[in-house]
Amino acid sequence: MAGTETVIDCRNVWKVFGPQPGQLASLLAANPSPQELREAGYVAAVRDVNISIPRGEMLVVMGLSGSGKSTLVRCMSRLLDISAGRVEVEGQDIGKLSESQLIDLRRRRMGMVFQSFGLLPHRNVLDNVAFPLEMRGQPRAARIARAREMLALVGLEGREEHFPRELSGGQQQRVGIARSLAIEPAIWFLDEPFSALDPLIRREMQDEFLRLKGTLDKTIVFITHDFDEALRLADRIAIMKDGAVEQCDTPDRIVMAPATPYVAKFTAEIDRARVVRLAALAGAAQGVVLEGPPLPGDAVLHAVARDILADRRTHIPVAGPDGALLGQIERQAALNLILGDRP
Ligand SMILES: Nc1ncnc2c1ncn2[C@@H]1O[C@H](COP(=O)(O)OP(=O)(O)OP(=O)(O)O)[C@@H](O)[C@H]1O
Repeated sequence: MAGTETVIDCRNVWKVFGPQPGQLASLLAANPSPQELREAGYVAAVRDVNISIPRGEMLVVMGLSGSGKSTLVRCMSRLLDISAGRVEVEGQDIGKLSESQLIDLRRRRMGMVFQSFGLLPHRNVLDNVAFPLEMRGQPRAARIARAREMLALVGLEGREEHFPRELSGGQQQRVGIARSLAIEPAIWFLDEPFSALDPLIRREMQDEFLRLKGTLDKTIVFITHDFDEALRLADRIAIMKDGAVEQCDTPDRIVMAPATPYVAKFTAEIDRARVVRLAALAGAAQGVVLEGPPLPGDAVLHAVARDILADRRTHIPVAGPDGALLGQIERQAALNLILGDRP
């Protein structure tokens, strides 16, 4: 469950690439438009981003290619130095850490999985996965046992002795995921970690993620192009455009209350009945007498469509997991959503 303690805090973060980094401060002070920056020869890959990520949250970053997703996430671990603003990780301004403090923070607290798998070509699969544990000084027997366990988890049992070049792209990607999982990072950055997996394995890995998310107190920042993946995994989704975060919100709110026309366009094709939970739709009873059995608030509309169809009540009560009444949904409004009507 997401807590209230902030693990990653981005305040007015900019990352600008361009010819003269020294002149950036005066340039940014004028709050230039993307076009003005481009005309001056700069690219604002990240524009004035403010995001706080609480412990235990899975934040999914989405946006078109080139919208700044990878750059933003790299700024969160200072793989890239930011141009302006501040990034705090567990209360520390990471811009002020020395190189050795930074390496220590990454090694102790962070895990990263990138699109390019970053495997060590001269080590076999088992030793690749055990590598970060070796860096932590763990004894060989323990780290090999852990590496085997992680490889089984990602479905690569029997491949331990292979070298990366002998594996397919999807298998290499799974080795990267296993290696990152081995150290049980408190903060986990994943840049399109499932992009090379075929749909069946991709779904299995998503399920594994959901399981992990439920059992461990991990804070996860996950980049994907795939809206269905985002909707399955995310506590919140940040939608980026031209380096700026257009909206950072729960999946329910992203599809039901898009903050900008761009977000509305981005989510236009989504079947909202598969996303919106009854709890998000439930309004206060407001004078309506609610009778009879309630529907579960954590169900998405699609999952209870038949119940709603068969229900004769104009207003249907909705309850939380503890049975406490959350409010009511209007049957006709719910049916309209199920049938794909747009407001
Ligand atoms: N090292 C760099 N030098 C100059 N420009 C860069 C650099 N890295 C990224 N950019 C630019 O910054 C913008 C954002 O890039 P970024 O890789 O963060 O996008 P992205 O949303 O992750 O894209 P993708 O989905 O294709 O990975 C792009 O316009 C890119 O060309």
